Amino acid sequence: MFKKIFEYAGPYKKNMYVATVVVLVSVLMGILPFVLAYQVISPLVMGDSVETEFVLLRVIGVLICLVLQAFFYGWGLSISHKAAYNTLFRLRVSLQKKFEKLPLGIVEEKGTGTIKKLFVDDVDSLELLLAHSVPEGIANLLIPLVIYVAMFCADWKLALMSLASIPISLLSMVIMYSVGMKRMGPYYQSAQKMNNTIIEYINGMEVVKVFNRESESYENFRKDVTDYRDYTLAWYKAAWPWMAIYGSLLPCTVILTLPLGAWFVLCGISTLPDLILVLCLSLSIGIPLLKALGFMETIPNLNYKITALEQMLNTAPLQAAEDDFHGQDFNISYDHVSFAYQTTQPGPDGKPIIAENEVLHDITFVAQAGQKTALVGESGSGKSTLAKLLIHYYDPQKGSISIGGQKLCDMSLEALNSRISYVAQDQYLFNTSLLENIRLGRLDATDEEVMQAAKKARCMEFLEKLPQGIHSMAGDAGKMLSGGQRQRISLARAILKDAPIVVLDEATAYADPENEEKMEAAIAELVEGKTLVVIAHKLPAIMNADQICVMDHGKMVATGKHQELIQACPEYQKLWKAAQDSAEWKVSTAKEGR
Ligand SMILES: Nc1ncnc2c1ncn2[C@@H]1O[C@H](COP(=O)(O)OP(=O)(O)OP(=O)(O)O)[C@@H](O)[C@H]1O
Repeated sequence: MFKKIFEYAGPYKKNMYVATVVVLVSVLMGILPFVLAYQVISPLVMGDSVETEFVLLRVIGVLICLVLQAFFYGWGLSISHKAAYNTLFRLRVSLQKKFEKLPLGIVEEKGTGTIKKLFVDDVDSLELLLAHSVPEGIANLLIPLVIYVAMFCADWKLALMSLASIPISLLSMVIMYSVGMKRMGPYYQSAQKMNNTIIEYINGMEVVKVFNRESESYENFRKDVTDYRDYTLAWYKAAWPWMAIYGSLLPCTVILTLPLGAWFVLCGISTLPDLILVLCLSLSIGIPLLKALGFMETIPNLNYKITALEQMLNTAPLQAAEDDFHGQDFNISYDHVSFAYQTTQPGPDGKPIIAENEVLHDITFVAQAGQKTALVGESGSGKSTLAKLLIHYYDPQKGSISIGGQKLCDMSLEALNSRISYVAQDQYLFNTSLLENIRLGRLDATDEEVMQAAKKARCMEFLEKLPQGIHSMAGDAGKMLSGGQRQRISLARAILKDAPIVVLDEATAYADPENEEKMEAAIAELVEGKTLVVIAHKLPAIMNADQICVMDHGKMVATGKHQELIQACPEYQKLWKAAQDSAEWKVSTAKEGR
């Protein structure tokens, strides 16, 4: 289970071994006082005389042992912490490298909360394993084993008695472990959900307040926080009785040795010095045993976190070559493409398992270079997913997508990105000036070229009204810009980029009429002479498309021009009728409102 994590220790594995040996010496120092005590008690009990100097030397010996125990313990832990934090560092770097190569869609799906939890909390929790469980667990387990061997050599019958509490303790620990593992999945998922919800709650506060959705948003927040509390308590409730049994039984190594041993001595089966030795040694191993097995309590939790980390580290990277684009043209071909989203759920043993949900089934079509191809279909039919595959957000599980005859997986992401402009509804503005935000379209563009792009995207009218114009910071300006205006900034970015392929994902879906008109004008500038793939809910806007592809439940049911589809495709007829009904409804409500 922990093998992979130890691989990340690299050169620091050596430190871990040294730390274990040093902690071992510290545990030994904790045992020695009991042996010294035995040396004093044994002659006293046997009625022999003991010299003061003999006792004083043992007392000094006990003090030295205690000092050395603390010293070696501190030293061992400082070595193990160095190894642990360097391993965590190496693990985080590997995770970051992994994330760089992951399909962007998967990163987005995970959500900020989950990613933060993975990078910060889950990795941090391994500190317990590496800095404590390994050196302390091993040392505290090894020394009692050696002591038991010594006890067996002294008197095997008495040694067996001192082992009596261990089987019941171990059994309750195994039960605790198995019930804990079953509840670990839901507990872990609820923690992830709570993290995501808290981040969403904070990020969405503005929208929530504007739309007066505070109570609903708070309810979601409250539900996830409550779920987390309930799952945590459920885990403790199930595991706690077993923890209590083994925690109290395990150190009771003298529970049988004392009464039965005394009886054995009276019957002449064992000798008194042997009984005293076994009693002293049994007392000495109680604490190390409890410490060693105490680390076992953390295993279900660690096991789940390590599985989640390993799943992330084992996630297949995006299939992309280093090659440049060398397609013959900008024809886009989908060739028998099927795609499934992956979701993580807790399995029957509590460990996370990955479930797949196929949302695109065997899609084949060609978007001709220089033409306008529209994807239409009901909500959830798979239009956006189809577009996201084209910008290589994900790899399809079956089939392939190519541009000009070159498969996406045979070109680098840079090569693809410089040939596609993707404009979605919610474009991100970085907290730098609006000028720099537009310049992201082409980093070597001059200020003049940026201004030209802003003009073409009909941005100047609102940019001029900002206190510092196009030099205003997006963070400050973002609050002053409407959604449509922010989107025109992203259209300016795409115009500047001037990529030969443009993908518009419902760019004007929620724009108000005034903004929509300006956005249409900006889009017209952007798409002129380009290969255009457009996803639209508003069917009249794509009536003139060269090709309309109709999606239904993840399948492409028809392709053709508007007139052909309106006659032959029932799914398209349904969409068209719905579009007309909605237009009529808008006209009638507008009339009523007059
Ligand atoms: N990140 C995701 N994880 C899991 N399932 C997803 C994810 N994104 C979309 N889906 C599912 O995939 C299916 C297709 O979704 P998609 O967004 O591609 O449809 P769409 O036609 O673009 O819908 P809309 O018009 O409402 O935007 C839906 O069933 C949706 O629930």
